[in-house]
Amino acid sequence: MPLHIHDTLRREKRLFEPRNKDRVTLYVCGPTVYDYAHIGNARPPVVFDVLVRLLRRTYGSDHVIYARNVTDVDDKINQKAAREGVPIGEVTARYEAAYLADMGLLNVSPPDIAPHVTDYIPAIVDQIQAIVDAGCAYAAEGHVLFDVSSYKAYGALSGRNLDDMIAGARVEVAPYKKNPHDFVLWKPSKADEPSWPSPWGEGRPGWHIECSAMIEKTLGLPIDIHGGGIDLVFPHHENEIAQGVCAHGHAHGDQAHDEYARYWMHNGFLTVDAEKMSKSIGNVLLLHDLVQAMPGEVVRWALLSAHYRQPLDWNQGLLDQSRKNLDRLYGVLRDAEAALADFDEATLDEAEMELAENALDPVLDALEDDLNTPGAIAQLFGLGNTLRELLNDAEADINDVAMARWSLKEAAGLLGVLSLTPDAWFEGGDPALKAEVEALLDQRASARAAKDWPEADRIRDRLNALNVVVMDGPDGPTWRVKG
Ligand SMILES: Nc1ncnc2c1ncn2[C@@H]1O[C@H](COP(=O)(O)OP(=O)(O)OP(=O)(O)O)[C@@H](O)[C@H]1O
Ligand SMILES: [Zn+2]
Repeated sequence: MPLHIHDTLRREKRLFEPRNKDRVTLYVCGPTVYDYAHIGNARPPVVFDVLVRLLRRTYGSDHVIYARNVTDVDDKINQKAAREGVPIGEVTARYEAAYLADMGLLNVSPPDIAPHVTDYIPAIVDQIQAIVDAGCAYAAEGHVLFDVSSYKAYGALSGRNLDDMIAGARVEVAPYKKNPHDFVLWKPSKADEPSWPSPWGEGRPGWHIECSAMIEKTLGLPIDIHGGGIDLVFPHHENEIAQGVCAHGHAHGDQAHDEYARYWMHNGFLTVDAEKMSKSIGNVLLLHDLVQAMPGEVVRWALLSAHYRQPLDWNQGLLDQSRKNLDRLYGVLRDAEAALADFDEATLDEAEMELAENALDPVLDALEDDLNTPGAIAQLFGLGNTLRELLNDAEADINDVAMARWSLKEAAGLLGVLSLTPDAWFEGGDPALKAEVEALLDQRASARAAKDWPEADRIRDRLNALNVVVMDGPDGPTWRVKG
């Protein structure tokens, strides 16, 4: 089944047809780097990482261009830098580095392009100028504002009607705005705030314009897929479309939004007790803390366990179940590794490789159905079960075992899981556990050397409680978690 995706703009599942199969383009709104990301913020990059893996498999790795921006100009960044008394670049570098390291632990591959706002100010100024020239924006008191009444299809993405919005507006309106929903493209900076020159004075760009300008500059219009969290539909993505379309003088076209992005995908919220995880509510768990405490694959698995458009409730049970599922599949892989120790996968012939490829179809079918990751996970278990049955069958052909292992690992690669060796998973998949076990083994060695048997027994009990089996060998002890 070819890929179908739910398009937020058309409100239906549609066959995905890229504009150019040799250059499939995808843009996802990335982090504002002023603090550690919470686990809700990690949902979009993980979900779209699976989409990119699928696109690369379909169109070829070099034919997919994925851009995820870094917002390094923002009032929250300014506030943080001012509080710490450091330049904004110090704050943004710190949190971007942490973000990328944490994404790495989640097996999120880096995007092909990671545009930073501070590197694209001239492109942003050019796009604002084009919008002004098209009659869709106006300058007032050092600001440049987008005139929402100038864009005929404003509201198409979010399903809002501008007249209703105006009637319902209760926001306090800045005096320089013609219409309460006009939004900022450029704003003046105070003396202590970062600023860049522009035809409208020293200042900085608004948030929405950065994405439309960087999309045009890095990927070119229209892009194939634009993604982000559901909270970005309005106003951020609505405004991006208005800017991108109007910069090219097409404000009056009915279908002009097609000239900006051809498919819109939005992930649902990660929730805690049915409430959005959000800094403003204060119910956040930091991704950075979580990936210190457990293997990134556990977090990734949990994030993919629900369909991306559905809410995902985050709780300890979800994490425990994710770990159990991974333990089970790594357990199968460990046994397969032992069975295939003397087998060279390269000896599988073409017909066998084709069969192994075909076994992936149910996983691909699930992912191609609007990125149905829970369905794909169920099929991954099917592949795990097939391999387990072959391992249990003394009569099984070793080539069949090798094919089944290949299919399981290949399918897992599409989801970005089972990326470790079974040994690394059972011993070191959990950095905190690894540190604790190794410390206990050191203490055990000292206790034994000192013939302190009660202490040695206490340590053994502690290792048991951690569900760890220790194997004493000639090169010292090795250990694994009981599978
Ligand atoms: N609870 C959530 N579940 C899923 N995605 C989320 C959640 N919270 C934020 N996002 C997504 O994370 C990305 C970054 O969002 P944003 O910059 O608004 O983060 P934030 O200001 O830290 O969020 P918040 O104020 O909600 O804590 C966006 O794509 C947004 O849609
Ligand atoms: Zn954006």
